[in-house]
Amino acid sequence: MGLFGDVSQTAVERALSELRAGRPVVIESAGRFLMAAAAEHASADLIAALDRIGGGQAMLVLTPARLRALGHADASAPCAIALRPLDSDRVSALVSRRGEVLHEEVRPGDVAMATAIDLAKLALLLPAMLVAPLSAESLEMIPSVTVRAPAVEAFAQNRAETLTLVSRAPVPLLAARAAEFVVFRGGEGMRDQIAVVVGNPDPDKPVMVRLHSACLTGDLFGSLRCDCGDQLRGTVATMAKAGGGVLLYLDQEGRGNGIANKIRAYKLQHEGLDTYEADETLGFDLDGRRFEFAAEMLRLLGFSQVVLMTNNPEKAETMRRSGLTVVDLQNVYGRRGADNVRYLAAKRERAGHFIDVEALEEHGSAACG
Ligand SMILES: Nc1nc2c(ncn2[C@@H]2O[C@H](COP(=O)(O)OP(=O)(O)OP(=O)(O)O)[C@@H](O)[C@H]2O)c(=O)[nH]1
Ligand SMILES: [Zn+2]
Repeated sequence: MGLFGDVSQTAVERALSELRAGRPVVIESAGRFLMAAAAEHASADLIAALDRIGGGQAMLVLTPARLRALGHADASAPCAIALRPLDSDRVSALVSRRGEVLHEEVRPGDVAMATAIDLAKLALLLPAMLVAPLSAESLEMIPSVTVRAPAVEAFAQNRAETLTLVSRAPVPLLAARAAEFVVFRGGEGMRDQIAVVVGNPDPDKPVMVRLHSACLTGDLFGSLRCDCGDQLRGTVATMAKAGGGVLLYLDQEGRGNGIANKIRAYKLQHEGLDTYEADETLGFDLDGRRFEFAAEMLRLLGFSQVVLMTNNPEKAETMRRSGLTVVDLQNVYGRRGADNVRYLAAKRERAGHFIDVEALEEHGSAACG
């Protein structure tokens, strides 16, 4: 450990920045090496270079969800697609275009390929990777970061355990004059996660809690595609009226897929898909978010009994699994309108959220509670 921390974990952090910058990294699994680059950066030059280094064996790794979208229904783990001829337009079509059909050869993926997909997701890129096998001799000539497959798994698991409280200060809000922002840092990506403590909640009693995944479009700009902005302001106001509560503002934009992928998904929704179909077309699972670190934030703040303000059963389940007592659940509704009614219906039908779409108010005043 020492000054430079756990080097295998540091390598994962470096690999994520390399991939975001469009550069390849090397993945080691059981003594074998795989060179991997984000498919969304696949230029003709990058593909040709990978193929050359990999002795003519460049492949595209896709997730089961993306393979299904391409008409290949039976994969349960990431698979490799042989890239012959090497064609960057074909790669971008295979990675994210709608209505595309796969006619290339599909081979089962291995651990290193699954790790490549995990890295793409952690880097908030499209979950599709260009890969090529690398011999130990060529490895020495390549100046790229090498990560070990188990280190990537450990990196993703670490998220709840490494949180530290870094700063806190009162910030009066329009809906709650007595509010304090508490910033935690750590976990996956060492991101900053925010707890807004409203009023003076008593740690010995159940406290109202909202776990809110960041939504730039809805929270800040009042996008009509979702109900996030209403839920955010509505829950803070409800907590202020009730004398106290805690809102966790989680850095999980786009259900954890990142803003770029959310806007890609919005383009597909503009073309007629629902919110989950759009994510799946891009190769994501229904919802990849984890909430364990949110439970840890509550524990660090001294709370153990919660009244959870959510329609999402997974949030309640994770709080319980993490050792908190969920005393009660309160539904959180925003406004219903022509632009978000399909979003709300999809959440209810596909993800089992408790939403009574008919009971929601039409555009106008926001309902909450
Ligand atoms: N990937 C993706 N994310 C979306 C899409 N539409 C909305 N989101 C994100 O979905 C998340 C909404 O999360 P939350 O506000 O925590 O709500 P929830 O999990 O639906 O559950 P509630 O607690 O009932 O509100 C935010 O991160 C949004 O940015 C979409 O089409 N694709
Ligand atoms: Zn939203």
